[in-house]
Amino acid sequence: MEQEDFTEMEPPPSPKPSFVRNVNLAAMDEDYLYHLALDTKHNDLKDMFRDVKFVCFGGSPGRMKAFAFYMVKQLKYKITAGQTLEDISKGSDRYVLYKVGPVLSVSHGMGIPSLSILMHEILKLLNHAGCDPGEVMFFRLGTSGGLGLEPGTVVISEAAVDGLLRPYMEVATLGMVIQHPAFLCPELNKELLEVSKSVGCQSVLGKTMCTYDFYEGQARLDGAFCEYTEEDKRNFLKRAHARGIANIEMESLCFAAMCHRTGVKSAVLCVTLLDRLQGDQISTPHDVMEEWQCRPQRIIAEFIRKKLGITD
Ligand SMILES: O=P(O)(O)O[C@@H]1C[C@H](O)[C@@H](CO)O1
Ligand SMILES: O=c1cc[nH]c(=O)[nH]1
Repeated sequence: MEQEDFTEMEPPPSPKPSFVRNVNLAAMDEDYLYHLALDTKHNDLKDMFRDVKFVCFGGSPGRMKAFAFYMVKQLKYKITAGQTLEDISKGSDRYVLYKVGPVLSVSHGMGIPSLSILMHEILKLLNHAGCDPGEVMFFRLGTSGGLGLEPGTVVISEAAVDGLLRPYMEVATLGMVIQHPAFLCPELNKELLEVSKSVGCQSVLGKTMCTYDFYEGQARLDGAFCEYTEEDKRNFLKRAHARGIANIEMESLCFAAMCHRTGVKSAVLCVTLLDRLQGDQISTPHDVMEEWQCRPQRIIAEFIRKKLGITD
């Protein structure tokens, strides 16, 4: 039977921005953001984070540390003598968190469960800090496998879909399955596409398939297990491609769905490390891949500089 086509579903309207929607939070005297090693009792979160305007997420701790140092240069940010840029969450050993003026750079690990924990805690952190949810933007700067794109191309996600090509994230809560739409902001995406041209990064708009696994979830033939043929794989990826899927990764569904629930403006920019219509293994030399991984960062850095009115 032909699978139902969900990819043209109309985005539901975004709610009025709010970092949290949980009546229980107001009744709590203290809040421990356990995985960030921060809490409302011992840390003055307002003093530390009230000026945050841009929150940039990415999987790897090293990449997000490098992005923080890159932003120091891009924003001409002055580090006071004797100070260094420190991982604010170093007490947790789960995620890294750096702050460069109004920019947070935070790692989320691999996959939806890891990202989801971080999102809850970052959203609560910004709420405790008294940031204005209408003024803050979230970006995921990641890597992905492309479909029919030259490797190194940056995909700006129009929406995220799951492995069944459905544009919502399903969460099992209290024994029920709740569906959260995973659409992103078309106006912001248009602006980002323009910025990507201005910094000379090849970028496209497209839908992003988000899976729960790198191997079988992404129709690879080279995992420890594989119970389908090369033809099955090709047919699946071609069908996804024909429905507007430009790339495949592992976090966009949760990122887009949680941002959509808050009404906070957000975007997902992932560079493609290979063309999945051509193969499965990622064998590009490390230095080339390093340069590719910087592309989403360059676009967002320029976007932030523009928003802050920084010119050289
Ligand atoms: O942010 P990154 O580049 O870590 O995201 C993608 C999706 C998975 O987490 C990981 C798989 O290699 O890369
Ligand atoms: O193919 C790829 C490459 C990076 N990240 C993924 O999730 N898949």
